Amino acid sequence: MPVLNVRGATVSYGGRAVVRGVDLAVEPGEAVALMGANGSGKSTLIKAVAGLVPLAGGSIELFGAPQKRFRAWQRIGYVPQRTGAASGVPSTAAEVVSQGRLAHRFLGMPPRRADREAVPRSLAEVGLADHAHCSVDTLSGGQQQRVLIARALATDPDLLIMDEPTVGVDAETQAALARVVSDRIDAGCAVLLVTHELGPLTDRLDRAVVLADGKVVHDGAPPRPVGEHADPHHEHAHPHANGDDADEPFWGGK
Ligand SMILES: Nc1ncnc2c1ncn2[C@@H]1O[C@H](COP(=O)(O)OP(=O)(O)OP(=O)(O)O)[C@@H](O)[C@H]1O
Repeated sequence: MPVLNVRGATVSYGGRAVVRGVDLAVEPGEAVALMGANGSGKSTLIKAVAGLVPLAGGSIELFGAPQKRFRAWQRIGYVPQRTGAASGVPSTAAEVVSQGRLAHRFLGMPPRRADREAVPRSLAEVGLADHAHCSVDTLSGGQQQRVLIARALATDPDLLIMDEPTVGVDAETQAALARVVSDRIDAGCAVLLVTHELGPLTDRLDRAVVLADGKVVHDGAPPRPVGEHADPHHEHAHPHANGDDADEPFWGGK
């Protein structure tokens, strides 16, 4: 049974369909890249999977349950496209990461030991153990992105959905993140990764699904990196990156 099964999904904004009849299945433990040009509908599709935008047509099943009846949201870790982790309300990195445990907790109950332990462990995984008590609005853009990744890891998900998680993150830190995600794949977690480039996770990807103008135009072997992009140290200006927030190159995680 797939952990995610999208059938004929259509999503419209103001009457304009930007995701048009997409089929996408992810099996347990499978790692799938979702690729395509800017505006091809990648983020919109995974927002629909996360229940953040409604479907205009088609269906989504999560772990075998129709999305409307699905309740086990703690099984899904979601890293949204870069917006910064700072919400305007001052929160520490640990507070943001602890949000990742909310779906595990019974309403009104204090955090249990597993909830408390997940927070420092996840911050350590992304190399921010020393920043737990820093207000996120004092962190760099790349560090804020890592806080969002830690929040998703803290859920101990069976499906990790990440929307361009390493934009604005330097190459060495990207490699460290790839190791963290690889460990989760080894442990049986499925991954759906929106990306423009196959970076250090390339070898772990089972499939790539490519969207063009809201439709699937490829579902199969990941494309091999070619030319300059094959060089992990190539200079690259990404449309979402501000260019000012490459992090310190050392990742203190495992
Ligand atoms: N909230 C919104 N309201 C109206 N239109 C939107 C909204 N969000 C996205 N769109 C439009 O939907 C289309 C698909 O956008 P989407 O963000 O899903 O693409 P994407 O493939 O993720 O692009 P990118 O690679 O730039 O992140 C684009 O034309 C975009 O302008």
